Amino acid sequence: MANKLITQLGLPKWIANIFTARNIITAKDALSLTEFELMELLDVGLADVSRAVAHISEVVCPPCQTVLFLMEQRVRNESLAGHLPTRLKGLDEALSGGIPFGVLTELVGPAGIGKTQFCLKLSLLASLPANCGGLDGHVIFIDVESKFSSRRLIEIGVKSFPEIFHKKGMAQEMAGRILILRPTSLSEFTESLHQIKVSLLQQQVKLLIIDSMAALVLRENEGGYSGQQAFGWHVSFIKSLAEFSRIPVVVTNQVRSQIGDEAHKYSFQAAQNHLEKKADPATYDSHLVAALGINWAHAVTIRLVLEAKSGQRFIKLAKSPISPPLAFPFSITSSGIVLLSDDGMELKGPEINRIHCQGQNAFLNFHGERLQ
Ligand SMILES: Nc1ncnc2c1ncn2[C@@H]1O[C@H](COP(=O)(O)OP(=O)(O)OP(=O)(O)O)[C@@H](O)[C@H]1O
Repeated sequence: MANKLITQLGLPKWIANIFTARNIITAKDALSLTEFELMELLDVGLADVSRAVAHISEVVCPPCQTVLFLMEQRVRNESLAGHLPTRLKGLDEALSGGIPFGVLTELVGPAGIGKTQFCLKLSLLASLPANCGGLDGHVIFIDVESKFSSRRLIEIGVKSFPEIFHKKGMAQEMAGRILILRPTSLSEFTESLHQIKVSLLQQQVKLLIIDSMAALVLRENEGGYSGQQAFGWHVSFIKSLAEFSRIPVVVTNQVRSQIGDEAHKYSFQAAQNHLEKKADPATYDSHLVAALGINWAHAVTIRLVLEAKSGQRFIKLAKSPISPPLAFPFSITSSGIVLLSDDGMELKGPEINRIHCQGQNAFLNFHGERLQ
């Protein structure tokens, strides 16, 4: 609005010409000066300057909106944008339908907890035909750690949607809709993102998955390069990809232990952690934090924490603009992730963001063989 040309604002021609002659080209140029500065610059009386400023302000000022209008607009956008249902009933209800379009959803948790399994299921759901509840679209899966397993994807498909996957050629068709990219460095990843932007415009891409973002940044850090800093650009770019394409973007993040130095950076946490450690050494795993830093944490709209507590896996809805923090117990079966209860347990206080990894080895050893 502020960049509108003075000549296009409907001012009387004589004063619009004076503005232009004095190099005041846009509404912003005019409104950045006081009335007295304008009088001096334009050599025009106060009454004319005031009238012109009032007129420019009126034209460029965004119209007033009522709360009702904003609410209706949001409902309209929601129906245009929508959600990708996870088919995990309790979670979908808490998320008003599933993984929202147009924003970043983060899956964070320790190694082997099930982040990739979750991503595989989402990929299937996005590629399923619409009459089977899918999005009937293509998926771009950025597989940083080469963990994508087409065998496991088909296994989840056959077990979860036998009626579709037993049709001849269907498994191939579904798998053919999922494009795998494997960047080996942050610069290759940057290149992939630019290509993706074009694909999002040209193709029927309905889901973008990055598994895992943390692995990329950690890899760069290994090379002695400050990946965290360079990564700022990527955060903004991925967020803007989600916004402009209005598709769900799901990004996995790993965990690391919060080491002493860093704990001092956030003294309130350090004090709290210290007390907890003294009180109960078994809660050591509560020092796990998301591997990607605070900038990333602010960029995500939905955060799902996958964790293990006393040998039981939980999926926690730790950040959402529409739901209170909830935890659902889950397990991983041949058909992928399943909730053991659709009634989320409400979380309070520090428990919301804590990442547990207690007794995870028990089920890792039991099932932990990774399929390629
Ligand atoms: N066919 C299967 N049946 C049951 N469980 C399985 C099957 N395949 C994998 N799993 C479970 O999935 C877990 C691995 O999950 P996944 O690869 O998603 O972990 P992740 O969170 O992505 O880990 P990382 O951070 O290392 O990438 C295994 O530990 C196992 O428990």
